[in-house]
Formats: sequence, structure tokens, C-alpha cells
Amino acid sequence: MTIQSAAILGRGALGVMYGSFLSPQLPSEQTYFLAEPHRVERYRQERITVNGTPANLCFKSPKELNKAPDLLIVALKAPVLRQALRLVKDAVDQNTIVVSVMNGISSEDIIAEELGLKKIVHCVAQRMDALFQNNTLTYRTFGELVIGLSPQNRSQIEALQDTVEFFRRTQMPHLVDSNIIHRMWCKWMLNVGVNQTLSVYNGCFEMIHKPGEARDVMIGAMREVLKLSELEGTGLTEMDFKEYLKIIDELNPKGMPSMRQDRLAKRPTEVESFAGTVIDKAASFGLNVPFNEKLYRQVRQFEAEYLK
Ligand SMILES: NC(=O)C1=CN([C@@H]2O[C@H](COP(=O)(O)OP(=O)(O)OC[C@H]3O[C@@H](n4cnc5c(N)ncnc54)[C@H](OP(=O)(O)O)[C@@H]3O)[C@@H](O)[C@H]2O)C=CC1
Ligand SMILES: CC(C)(CO)C(=O)C(=O)O
Repeated sequence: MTIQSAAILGRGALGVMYGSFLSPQLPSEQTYFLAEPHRVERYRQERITVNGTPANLCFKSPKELNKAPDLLIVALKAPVLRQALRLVKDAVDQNTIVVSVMNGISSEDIIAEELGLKKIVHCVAQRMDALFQNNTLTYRTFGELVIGLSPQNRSQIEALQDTVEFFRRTQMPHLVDSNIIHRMWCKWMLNVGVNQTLSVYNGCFEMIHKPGEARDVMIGAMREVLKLSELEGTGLTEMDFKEYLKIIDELNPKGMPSMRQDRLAKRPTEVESFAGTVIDKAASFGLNVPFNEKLYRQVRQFEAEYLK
């Protein structure tokens, strides 16, 4: 199948970054944001800029589609994922290929469960520094999408090939990884460290670039994921740790992770996908994860101050 239409779920930092990138590459209205009618109505009133330039984006509700999208890009935050999927379930069909750019290691399973779709290509969105505030998207680095098939999805080779062909045609920066679960754990290790630490310490990337308490906490939390990986057999090594620390050190010093953007916007965070999951998995192995336990409590505490 040649992918000719792309729907995006989630009009935030990554959704707008990919939506504004793909819109000029596909025929008019074949790149669109999919959402329930009240959101679409609001989105049509709002003006969005991308690195200072007004973006020309298209929005559609499920009832406005005459055909299911060939590709669905999921760019939501974890706390709203299930609810948002349920609202657009009828808009997709068994031919729709799904790529989730979400952080964490479980969005693909939740999507498969909620939408009942089989063509799921696992994905890791990395190296970008997208910041979305007041309908203004800025980024210095676009990053790349790493895609692959999980062991359970190996039979979906055609979906992977179609996605690669689409990414080549649209010049989307991408890589194919034959061990995508390992890659997801690498990115998860990064997010468990950097996202949680900078939301708790309320800082930009420059804060964890320099030696000090925040960097030590970030490294402590990442090392707990490394230990967990040994126990789960997902293959993280000291070399992966060093490679992902280097990625962190190259992030725009003035940028900030999505989880700190949540704190500033007073939104529920993805802490359950990070420390929450680390703590649950660690308990099943009898592993102590003090850095993640403390970060979990601290995130829950600041969330409690604005989520009543
Ligand atoms: N930001 C980054 O640099 C990176 C983020 N990620 C990951 O990508 C994912 C998305 O992150 P990000 O783009 O930052 O998230 P944002 O919070 O910026 O965007 C998510 C969007 O989802 C929309 N939304 C909320 N509820 C619903 C709903 N029920 N239906 C449809 N849309 C809804 C919100 O729009 P509204 O409420 O206005 O309608 C919001 O703007 C996360 O998992 C994140 O961890 C990964 C790599 C980098
Ligand atoms: C840390 C970062 C920016 C890496 O791309 C990220 O994944 C996030 O903000 O959620």
C-alpha cells in the first residue's frame, strides 16, 4: 500500500512538528489532525506558528472523513491516550498503519488494545527539542524517528516497508532498528532521567548539562533503568548509557523536556509511564529504585498542587 494520507492525533509539540513537516509533502488536506468535533472547532479558530512562521494545518473530526487514514501518527500524552483513542476509534480501519511517537514503553500495546489494529510499527522519537507554548512551536533540532517491528509484530513487515517508503518520499528523517524494543528502552532510560529531573528541579537542559545535584539525580534514575534492563533482558549496556547521556548533553541548553512543559501548563504528567513503571517492574524483581521512588513522590506532590 502507498501511504497517501496521514492523520495525527495530538496537536501539541510533536504533533505540530510532524504535521507542519508533512503538510506540504502530501496533497491538500491529506495531512490532518484528527480529533473530536469540539476540539476541531477550537483548533480552527487558533493560529499556530512554527519557528516564527504561521502554519497552515488541517483539522478533521471522524464524521468529516470519507476514508480511513492510511497512516495514524499518535502524538498524545500518556494520561489522555485511552480516552482520546476511544473518541476516534471509528475513524480508522484494519488498513491503517499506526506509528506512535510517544515516550515510554507501552503506548503501542495500549493503542493495539483500544483500536484493535494490527499494523503497528513501533517507533522512538529522539534527539528533538520541541517546545510548544501558547500555540507557538519552536525547535532547534528536528530529530529522527527510529522504527521497527516488535517480536510480536514481525509479521507486519509490509506495514514497516510502507512506512519506510512513506518516510523516504516525504524526507522524514528516520532509521530502521532491528531491535526496536532495545531502542525503546534506551529512550525510556533517557526520559526517566531527564524528563523527571527537570520537571522536579524546574529547569532547562542546561541545568543537567553541568555537574551538580540535578545531574546526579538524573544519572541515578537512568542507572536504575539500566539495572532493570539486565533483569528483564532488554539488552541495555553501559555503552547505551553513554550514548544516551551524550544525546542529553547535545540537547539545546535553553530547551526543556515535555514533562516540564506539562508542569508549567499545569497538565497531568507522564510520571506513571516513567517512575511509576520503573517502580512496578522493580518490585517484581525485588530491586531497590530509590531515585525513581523519590522522583515519583516529588512529581505527584507538584501535580497535587495544581490538579485538584
Ligand atoms: N515534546 C518533545 O520534545 C517530545 C515529546 N515526546 C513524547 O511525545 C508525546 C507527545 O508529547 P508532546 O507533543 O510534547 O505533547 P503535548 O502535550 O504538547 O501535546 C499533546 C496534545 O494532545 C492534545 N489532546 C489532549 N487530549 C486530547 C484528546 N482527548 N483528543 C485529542 N487530542 C488531545 C492536547 O491538545 P489540546 O488539549 O490543546 O486539545 C495536546 O496539545 C509524549 O508521549 C511525549 O513524552 C517525545 C519526544 C520529544
Ligand atoms: C528529552 C526529549 C526532548 C528528547 O527528545 C524528550 O523526549 C521529551 O521532552 O519528552
